[in-house]
Amino acid sequence: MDSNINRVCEGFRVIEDILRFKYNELNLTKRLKVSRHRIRTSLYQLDKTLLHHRDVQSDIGLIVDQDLNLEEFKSIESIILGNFKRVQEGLRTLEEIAKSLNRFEENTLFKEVRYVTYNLEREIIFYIEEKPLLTLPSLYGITYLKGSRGRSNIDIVEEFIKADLKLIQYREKDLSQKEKLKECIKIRELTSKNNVTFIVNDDIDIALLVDADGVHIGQDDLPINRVRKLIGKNKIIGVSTHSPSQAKKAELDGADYIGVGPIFPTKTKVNVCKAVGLDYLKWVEKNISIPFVAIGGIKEANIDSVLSQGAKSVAIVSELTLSNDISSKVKAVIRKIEEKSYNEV
Ligand SMILES: Cc1ncc(COP(=O)(O)OP(=O)(O)O)c(N)n1
Ligand SMILES: Cc1nc(C(=O)O)sc1CCOP(=O)(O)O
Ligand SMILES: [Mg+2]
Repeated sequence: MDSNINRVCEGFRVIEDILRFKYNELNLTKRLKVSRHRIRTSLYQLDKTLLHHRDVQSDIGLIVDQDLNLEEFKSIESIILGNFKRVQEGLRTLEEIAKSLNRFEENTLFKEVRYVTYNLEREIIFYIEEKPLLTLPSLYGITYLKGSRGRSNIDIVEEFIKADLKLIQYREKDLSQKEKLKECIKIRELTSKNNVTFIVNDDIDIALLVDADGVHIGQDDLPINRVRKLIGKNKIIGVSTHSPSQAKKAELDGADYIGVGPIFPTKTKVNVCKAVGLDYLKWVEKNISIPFVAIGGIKEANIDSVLSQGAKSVAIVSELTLSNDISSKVKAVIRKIEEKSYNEV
């Protein structure tokens, strides 16, 4: 009984932590917690006597658990389903044991909680499924007023859209909040009309006000779980990363994609760390399963080396915004990226 109570509570705990930390979903987290507490507290007195009988070393289940192949648990969904199975099987066993001991109150409680878990399982899987994995386009466009040869951010966004860019980030370091809001309202209108994804850099409040598709945050901005709380699960959160540990953390914390850079030296971003080079990009390609975009010092002339390290999406800032013919530049770069992926097939 002791090991089954632990099994059930541990299973609940894993699912609770995923919903709490990855999805920031309070309601489902609370309901799981209530069920877990019901199991723990109802048997509190019994629990103490159970502890005296705990004998981990001679438990054959230990060997079985060690044989569990963690590689099998590939997706969040399978981790959740696996833990619900663990909870439900544990509860079923507890029901039988309680019945054989004539503990009818506990028997009813275990049965009740087991039925609660069937509904929770369904709700949680629906909740998670609602969010499709993001696909980043091959070329990721970013505004850069200072490097736009006198053209406004709106002019640049119009050029980007004309050139068929499918994702645009508004990144503006010099205008006031009021001016940025005004531009973002206009950009939302243009991007919505043309089916273009719109991401706002830094300003979560502006992203919310204009109903942008998402935000891009840096390492010194608000933590991902707080941003998720503000913008909700259906919006995109992109996070800048400059090292393997930052990339792993962003993935675990629930980022929808990461920026990987600066690949090469860049003058566009002040106070950026030293170029991380292509090795970090290769590491991300091998070890990270959310989408990523390579950024920093990338140009049409050096893009081949970036693509050959596995990048499927590339952000080019100054070379696009400084171009006199943005449309031709965008098209030439997209052609290069698509040729590369075509040759790989
Ligand atoms: C796609 C992408 N990657 C990285 C960054 C850099 O963001 P951040 O670290 O927040 O720095 P600033 O852009 O705010 O200077 C980005 N904007 N986009
Ligand atoms: C905005 C930004 N973020 C970076 C990062 O590494 O996080 S590098 C960068 C600037 C990229 O501009 P360009 O294409 O002009 O070099
Ligand atoms: Mg930023």
